[in-house]
Formats: sequence, structure tokens, C-alpha cells
Amino acid sequence: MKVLALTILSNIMPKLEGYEFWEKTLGKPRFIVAPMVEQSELPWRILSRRHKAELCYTPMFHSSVFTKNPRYRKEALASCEEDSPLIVQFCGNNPEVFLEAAMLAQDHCDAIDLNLGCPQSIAKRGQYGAYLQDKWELISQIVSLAHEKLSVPITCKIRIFPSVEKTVRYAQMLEKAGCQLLTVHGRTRDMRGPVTGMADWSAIKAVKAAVKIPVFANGNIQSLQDVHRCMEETGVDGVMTAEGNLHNPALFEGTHPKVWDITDEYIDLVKTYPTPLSAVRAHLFKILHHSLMVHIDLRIDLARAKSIGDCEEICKTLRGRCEEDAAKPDAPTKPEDGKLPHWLCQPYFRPSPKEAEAKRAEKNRKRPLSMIIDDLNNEGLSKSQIKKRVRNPSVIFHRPVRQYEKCAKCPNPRGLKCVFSECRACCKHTAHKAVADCPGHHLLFATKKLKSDRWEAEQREKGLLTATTAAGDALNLDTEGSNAEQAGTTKQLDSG
Ligand SMILES: Cc1cc2nc3c(=O)[nH]c(=O)nc-3n(C[C@H](O)[C@H](O)[C@H](O)COP(=O)(O)O)c2cc1C
Repeated sequence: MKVLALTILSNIMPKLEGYEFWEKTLGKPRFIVAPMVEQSELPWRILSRRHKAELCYTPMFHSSVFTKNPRYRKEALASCEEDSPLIVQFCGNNPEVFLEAAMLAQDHCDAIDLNLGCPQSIAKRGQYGAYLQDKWELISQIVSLAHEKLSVPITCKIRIFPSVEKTVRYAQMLEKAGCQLLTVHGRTRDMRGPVTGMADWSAIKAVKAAVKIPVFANGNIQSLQDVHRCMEETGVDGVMTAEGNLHNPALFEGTHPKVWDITDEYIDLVKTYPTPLSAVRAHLFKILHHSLMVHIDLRIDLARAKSIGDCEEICKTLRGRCEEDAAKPDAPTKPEDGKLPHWLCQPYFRPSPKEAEAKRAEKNRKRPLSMIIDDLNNEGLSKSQIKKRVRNPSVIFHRPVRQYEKCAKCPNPRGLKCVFSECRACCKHTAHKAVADCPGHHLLFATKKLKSDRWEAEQREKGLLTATTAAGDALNLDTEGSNAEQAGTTKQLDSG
């Protein structure tokens, strides 16, 4: 229904641009939920919208996979009436492929966004996201082709450069190529993981002043106060949040709901709109972050949860415990040291890069990094092994190799039960030559010889054996013996 309406509208209405698009199509949104891989999926978007989010982005999808894989496409485009307005985000580095993916999605959304901000190593390998930052010509081609051919506007999400002046030129280049709305994440490509640090709103302010299209600010938004402060300081048209929204989806309402109310609401939505367990678990970890720091056993249970039912059970148990904590006479009723009681949705403040480094040093018993590296060098570790060991001191690289005893005649491992302390091939040779048995290798030359001698004697006593037949039969017996032996070996191999 929604798709049909969008298709008809796009056929009869001219494509809106810039502020007209932001105002009429999107409804002047100021509170925006960021694109988040595995996290801004349909149930989460609905939950956020029910708590005052005014515009949502899908997670980033890979344009090339999107064009080739119908199942990926179907899952990516899962939406409903309530899920509007919506922007679908893609990454990619080929203008035609990006356009093809965008064309397949344009009837399901209000705009298509180009991800120019992903700083992960997978983006580096695939040469997309923030790693296109240095290829302005290519970016310009992707945006201008999409602007020319799509029935919906093309928007972009960027990271800043260390230089404000270069960031401004970058934004102007995108505007010129046809970008109709720009989200600026106020961190550089290198600011990620433990060195994420604070976003620079002054760069966002400079971009906003230099372009004529609507601009959203992104970074450092953990509360409604931050939203207002950011809009005032930068003059942007809307504010986008990712981590703040994951920890408190009611951020735009300016409230701090009880964690169990939010988990119950989310799980109900997941039951209506099927969602991968990994995404559900990741959401629960974020919402319940502070409570799970207190009830650590449930944290472990949640990590091991195998179904949505398991997650629901864990949330129920946690609710019981949180309600007990809240009913205690000494339970806090207002923030202490700026922190709310753990059972209320609230932001998580990452340690600053300096604090993260100090924590790592503490873990390594406060020894300077150079000393640790020297020690690790002495262990004969490679550069990448040293890096891994610094990050995780308990990682083991050299697992002890099991030592095998060698065969008495060759470098192969000896059979552990061999009477000659040899490998099977050597043992067979030795035992045959000596007409001996090696039960360890199932070689029974002596036993067989004895049996054959006995049989020969019996036959001779009965007068049934002449010298020639004895020789012939003995020959047959030998063959039978070796066949039986071969069969034994095959059986051994099969069972092995
Ligand atoms: C779990 C997670 C997934 C993300 N996935 C995407 C993505 O698919 N596309 C994108 O442009 N940014 C993605 N980001 C980056 C956010 O959109 C946002 O730019 C960044 O987290 C900074 O905003 P914040 O300070 O509010 O967290 C992701 C962030 C998180 C935490």
C-alpha cells in the first residue's frame, strides 16, 4: 500500500529538493535516529518513533549485495505504515551499481543516503564509507548520477576532516553534485574504537553556514539537553543520535523510562516483526547496560541466550531484581554523581581516549608500553601478535606442539604399541624378515607360519600331502595370510 502510494506520488509530483524536501516530504524533522548496522532495524525504528523520533534511517546496506541477493533485499526493505519518514542508506563505490541498488529501494522510502562515514576496517578493505573521503571525483559521480536518475532525493552522511576548511569544501562539493541533505558526524575517520573522543561541533557549524541544503549534526548527543544545545551552537536543522538512542530510546522525549518497560515494548515489537537474535541481544545489552553491571550473572545468561524466549525470561528475572533494588530503603531517588539509578534508561559515557589508554596500562600492571613491547619481542612474537597481546594479555600464540617418538629406522612417528619401536611400514618389513609378530600393528607372521606348519604336518600324517602340493598350498596359504592381513589393515583404516 505504502509502496504503491509512493510510486504514484513520485510519478505525478516533481522531485522536491533541499529545504522543500526536508519540510514537505520529511515533515521538518529535528529528532533523527542514525543509520546503524544491525541496530536501526524495523522494530527499533518503530520503538524510537513511538518515543518522539521524527525521522529514521535504515542500517547501511551494501549496494552490490543488494542488487544481487533478493533475500537480502527483502529483509533490508522490511517496513510498515508506521515506519515513515524513512531514508535507506547504502555504501558503495561504483556509480552504476549504487544507482541500481537505489532504484530497487526508491519506492520503499523517502530518500537514499550514501554512507561516506564508515571508518571500520571492512570499509577500508571494500573501499567505501569514510575511505572514499579522498576520492572526490568518484563521490561526485555517484551523487550526481543518483541525483539525475532517482525519483527520490539523494542525501549523504560524512565524517569531518582534521581541517575545517577542507570539510567545508567537501560539503560544498557534495552539494554541487546534487546532495539534497547532509549529515555531518563531527569526528574524523581516525576517531573510532578506544580513540573515539568528542565530536567537533564547530566544524558542523562551519558546514551549516557554507551550504544551502539542510544539515543534520551527529556526535555527542546523549540527552534532550544536548539536542537543544547542539542546535543552538551549530544552527543545524536536525540532530542525529546513534549510541544515545540505543541506551535510551526515549532520549528525544527527555525522559528516562524504567529499563523493563523499554525491553518489554521492544520484545513485543520483535514478536510482530521478526528480527535476528543477534540484533535483539545487542539492543538488550545496550538498554540494560547499567543493570547488567550490577547483576553480572544475567549478563552471562544474556550472552548465552539462544532464542527470543530466553531473552524474555532473562528480562523478566532482571525486572524482579531491579524492582527489589528500587524498593530498598537506601535506593537512590535522584542522580548520584551525575548517574541515575541503574534501572533507568540512561546514557553510557565511553572513556575518553586518555582514560582508555590509562585503563589498558592498568591492565598491564602500569608498565610503560615500550617495556611490554620489549618483553614481547623477546618472546619472538610477530608485530601483529605483539599488538594482539597488548590488547589482550591472556591471548596464547604458541600452543605446545605434541611431540611424537620417531621410528627406530626412519623419521616417521613410531607406532606406540609396536614391539620393534617402528612405524608400520618399517615394522612390516622387519617382522616379515624375522617371521615375527607385532600385535600393535596387527602383523602376525610368526602365528601364521606356526599355523601353516601345523596344517602341513597334519596333512602329511594323513598322507594327503606330497612335496609339490605342500609347496603350492603353502604358497596359497601365504597369499591368504597376506589377504587376511590386508583386510585387517583396511578395517583398521576404515574405523580410524
Ligand atoms: C551499532 C552502530 C552501528 C552503526 N552503523 C552505521 C551505519 O550503518 N551507517 C552509518 O552511516 N553510521 C553507522 N554508525 C555510526 C552512527 O550512525 C553515528 O554516526 C555514530 O555512532 C556517531 O553518533 P553518536 O555519537 O550519536 O553515537 C553506527 C554506529 C553504531 C553505534
